[in-house]
Amino acid sequence: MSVLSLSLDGESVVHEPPFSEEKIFVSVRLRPLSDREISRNDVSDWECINKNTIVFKTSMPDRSLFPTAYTFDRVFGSECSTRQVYEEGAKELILSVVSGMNCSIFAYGQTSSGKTYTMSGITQFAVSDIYDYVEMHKEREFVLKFSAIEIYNEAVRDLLSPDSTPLRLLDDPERGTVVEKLTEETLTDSSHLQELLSICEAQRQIGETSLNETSSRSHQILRLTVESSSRENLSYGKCSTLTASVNFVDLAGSERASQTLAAGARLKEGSHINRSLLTLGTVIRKLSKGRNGHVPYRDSKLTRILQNSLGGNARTAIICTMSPARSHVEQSKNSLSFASCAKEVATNAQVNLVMSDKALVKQLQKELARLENQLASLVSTPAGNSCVLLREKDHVIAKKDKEIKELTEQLNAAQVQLEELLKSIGEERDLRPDEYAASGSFEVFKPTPVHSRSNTYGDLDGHLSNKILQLPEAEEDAEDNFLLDDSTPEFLGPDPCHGFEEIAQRKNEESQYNCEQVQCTELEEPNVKDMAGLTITEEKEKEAVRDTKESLMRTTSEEDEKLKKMDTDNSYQTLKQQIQQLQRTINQMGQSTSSEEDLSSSKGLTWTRSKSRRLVHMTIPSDLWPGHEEGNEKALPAVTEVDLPETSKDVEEKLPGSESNAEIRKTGSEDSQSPLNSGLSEEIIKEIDVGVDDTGVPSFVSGVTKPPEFQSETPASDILVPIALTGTSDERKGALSQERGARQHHGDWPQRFEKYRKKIIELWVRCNVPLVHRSYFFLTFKGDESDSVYMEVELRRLFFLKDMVAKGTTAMIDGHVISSETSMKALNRERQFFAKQLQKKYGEKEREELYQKWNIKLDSKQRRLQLAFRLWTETKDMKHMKDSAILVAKLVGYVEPRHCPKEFFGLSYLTTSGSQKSCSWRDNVSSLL
Ligand SMILES: Nc1ncnc2c1ncn2[C@@H]1O[C@H](COP(=O)(O)OP(=O)(O)OP(=O)(O)O)[C@@H](O)[C@H]1O
Repeated sequence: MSVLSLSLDGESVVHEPPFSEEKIFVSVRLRPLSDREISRNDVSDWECINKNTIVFKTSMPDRSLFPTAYTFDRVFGSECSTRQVYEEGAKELILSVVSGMNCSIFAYGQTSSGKTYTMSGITQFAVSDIYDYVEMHKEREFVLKFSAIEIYNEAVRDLLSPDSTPLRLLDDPERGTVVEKLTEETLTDSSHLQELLSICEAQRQIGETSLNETSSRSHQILRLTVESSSRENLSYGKCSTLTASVNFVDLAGSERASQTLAAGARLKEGSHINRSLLTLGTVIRKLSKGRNGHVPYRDSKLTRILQNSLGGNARTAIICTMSPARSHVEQSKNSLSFASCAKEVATNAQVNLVMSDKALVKQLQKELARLENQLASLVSTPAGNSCVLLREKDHVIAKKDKEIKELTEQLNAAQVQLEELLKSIGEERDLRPDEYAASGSFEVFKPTPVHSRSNTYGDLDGHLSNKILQLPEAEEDAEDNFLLDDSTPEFLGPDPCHGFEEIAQRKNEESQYNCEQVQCTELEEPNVKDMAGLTITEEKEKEAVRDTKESLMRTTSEEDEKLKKMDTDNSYQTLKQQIQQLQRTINQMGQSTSSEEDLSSSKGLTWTRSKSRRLVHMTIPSDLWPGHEEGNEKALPAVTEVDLPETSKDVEEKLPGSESNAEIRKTGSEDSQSPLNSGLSEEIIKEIDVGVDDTGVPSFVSGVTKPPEFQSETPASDILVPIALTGTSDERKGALSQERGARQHHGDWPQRFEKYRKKIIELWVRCNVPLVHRSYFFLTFKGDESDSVYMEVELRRLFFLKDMVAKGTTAMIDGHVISSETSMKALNRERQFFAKQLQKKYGEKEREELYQKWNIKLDSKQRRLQLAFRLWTETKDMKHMKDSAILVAKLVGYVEPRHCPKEFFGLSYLTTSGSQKSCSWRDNVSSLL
């Protein structure tokens, strides 16, 4: 790396890449004993044993402790000529000046040790060689300049000037300290230099003579500056010049001032002389230890002027001259010590290139281009790598973006599918709540496709329901542990009132729709012989057996999953088709019943047709009802009550044109009487009147094995009594008042209602009717005369069930076989579920209070199971159906209304039947359907 410095004359000096650090070349020259020394019988104690080592030889015992051997770059014995000293210790270094490097050669030693003798010869040889070099290098143009100074008493004197006025030292930024107004002679040839040297010698001799006859007290510095310019100058241009100086330094004697024994002016002289020498020694010593710290160059004129030669931009050599005389041994050893220290000093010489402005511009342009290329190279490599990396990163980012986009699309698609699936499931659950109900007792509301086992009580193990509702899995035979747990869990559920109205309305809509489905299926079976839409034939019984087997086989979880998946996937379309089919069936029903108009109207029925038809329907879970022993509980299918929508105007227009706008559609061939006025009703009433004992258990249940005659004689179509009620309570009351007129032996309805209800409860227990159905019915019908028909229908069905159980026949509902075992299990699960929920949600103390409040005896399973009935019975005092529903739900374990099956909500609404809210609800349901 080049270093540019500007000179005062406008030229620029460029320092080319330096040499590596170079130690001062130190050599020792041992002169021979002088004649004077010999005359004093002085002896030589020093011997140069080789080119590098000088040893002290002495027999003096007090000198034995001194070092005896000194090694330097070169040692010259007394036999060595000055030429040899030059050649081997100075030439190569001095000739560096022609290459643009500064160089200095010092002669250091005590007085009369041969400094001047040696330096004079070296200077001559060097000048000669330099000129020889110049002569040998004609391609270059050399300019040699010569100057000479003397430093005496720290005063600088120009030896080429007759003026002895001390010269000042100036600090030049390029060349360092320079001597102001120093004469610098340009040499014309070697003889010119010889002439100048003679002048300098003369000047010095003059000074020395005036000061000291025997010893030089001054420091002499001869400087030869060599400027060379390449004539072709291939490297730096024509105007570039190498410039360097070589200093020939003949130092004053190094002996101490004290040794001079001087005083006064001589002492001052010695001090000044030694000041420069001492400073030189200090500088050398410091430099020998490295460049750290302050180097006191400026403490003396000598060191200041020769600063570059002492550890700077110069090649330096020191020739220590020494006298071999024993009398000078101390000074000799001091000189050797100095020399030893000096050889540790390193310098850093550089080629000094002086350039003109033009050359400098060219050089700078060249250097700039080189640096730009280097920079471009440096930048291009990482930049190229960066570009590659950036492209790779961009590629990765683009790839990731694409993946994110794809994943986002997949996520969106999955979300859509999930929503659709949830919607589908929700629709299916809404449309087929029995599959998702917590209890199998709710299955009766399911619009079941053929062979769908979920319509049977065997589905009451209902893992699907449990999954959805997160209900505990009830164990079949956990009855013994019923409510025996001492734990007192707390109710921590959310506000059960939240979202109640909406859920309730939706649930009732579902109920209505599901009942339509059941009704539809029943009407499609023309040869029914049961009273509740059952079709029981020999062929059907065989089929039922097969279906039972199939149903049992399908109880495996794997099959369940498949079926549920299929159901889930096809539920919507299936149900949609079923709805359409239902509508068609309803229309057909309307048409078929038109022919019976006269029959119905002839019976004096005053039922009015409203926008909705109320249908009471009961499906029977099984025809395998085992005996009637106490405790042998069998499940009984539930009863649904729905509001059917108006079929269509066309259908209504085709209805009988009687004044009555209501009808009782009765497809039986025997009676076309109203339910309350039919023979069946009479039979039932008789049974009730006779059978009910004080305990509330009808005697015929336990004593009469023969089922009522109506069950075996009356076709199922007769038993199935779809009843259309008016949409308003006034219409219903009007119709019922006419009905009451026709019912001569049922004038005291409240009393009979109680009897009916007791009988129904008894039959519920006997037939193991699901609890929900019991509660539903119990809460729905509370003694209103308009409910009489429903009471009778319920009794008909219960008698039928009891009869079927006694016969041991197979019951089939909607094409599905119902087994008693599965029904019984369903009932047990229902009980356990209610019990666990009740136990879980209520603390023991709270349960006890509830039991006491509702007179629930825990020693009876049946009584415990009456808990819900009692509660619902009492809810009639509640003004708000929501509170009623919530209380019911809590009691039976459904803490959150959203977990309540639709029955609870339906019950709640029905308990407020006739209220404005109830009517609104029904209207809403009708509008939705
Ligand atoms: N190597 C040598 N061979 C023969 N004579 C020498 C040699 N060195 C020095 N002399 C002689 O010794 C004398 C003193 O030498 P010189 O003057 O060079 O000493 P100096 O160190 O320069 O003394 P000063 O410090 O007083 O100048 C001279 O007469 C010189 O000729």
